[in-house]
Amino acid sequence: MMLEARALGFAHPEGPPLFTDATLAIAPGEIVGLHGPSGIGKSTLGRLLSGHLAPGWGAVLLDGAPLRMAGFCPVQYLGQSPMHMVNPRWRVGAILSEASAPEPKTLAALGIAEGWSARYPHELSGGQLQRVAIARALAPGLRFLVADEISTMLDAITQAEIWAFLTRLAAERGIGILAISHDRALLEAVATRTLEFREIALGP
Ligand SMILES: Nc1ncnc2c1ncn2[C@@H]1O[C@H](COP(=O)(O)OP(=O)(O)OP(=O)(O)O)[C@@H](O)[C@H]1O
Repeated sequence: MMLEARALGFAHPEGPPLFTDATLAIAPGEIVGLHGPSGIGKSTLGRLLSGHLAPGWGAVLLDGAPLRMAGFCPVQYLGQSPMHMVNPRWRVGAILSEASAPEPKTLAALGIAEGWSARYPHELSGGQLQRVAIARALAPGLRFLVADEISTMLDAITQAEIWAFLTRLAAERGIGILAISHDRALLEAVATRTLEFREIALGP
């Protein structure tokens, strides 16, 4: 029962391969850190693992089978800017219910207030909207989360609250998490093990 990248490679159209042979496996309940310099391909790998991009080479396997491309993806991607991940014309209530109605205890744990439902995304702070994006990803079919620099833009208290929530989610629901960050201290604090991008993939 794993999320696996098997010899994954990716190139932009007509460009050279950004990386090849990326290999990693994440077990349920594990928080795996992924560290590496800017521009090396960490976000691209995260998007491949969550089905946002199609592999150029190799495969993404969930429990040994290719990722399902229709319906709610069991691997959800969270990025640095939640504004880019939501429809700016939808109210927060509709965004939260996109995949399924959120559980009241999830909303409470993330500090999401009822009054936010009638607002538009730009009427929340970055940290508030990031918590909405996390709640939306927590639909019943969720198995793995790719958390790509999700707390980089946030103040230290919000960052700590979000990671406390995700750590509990991993432990209690067995959700596996790939935590992508250039911040070694953060990864040391939250991850069960940390991988260097250069050690799991071949560069150009
Ligand atoms: N359409 C494109 N054509 C060519 N190159 C691109 C395109 N889009 C992105 N890139 C390049 O792909 C590389 C990998 O980007 P990616 O976002 O995966 O890196 P990253 O390791 O996540 O970086 P950061 O830590 O800065 O977010 C970058 O060098 C970027 O400039």
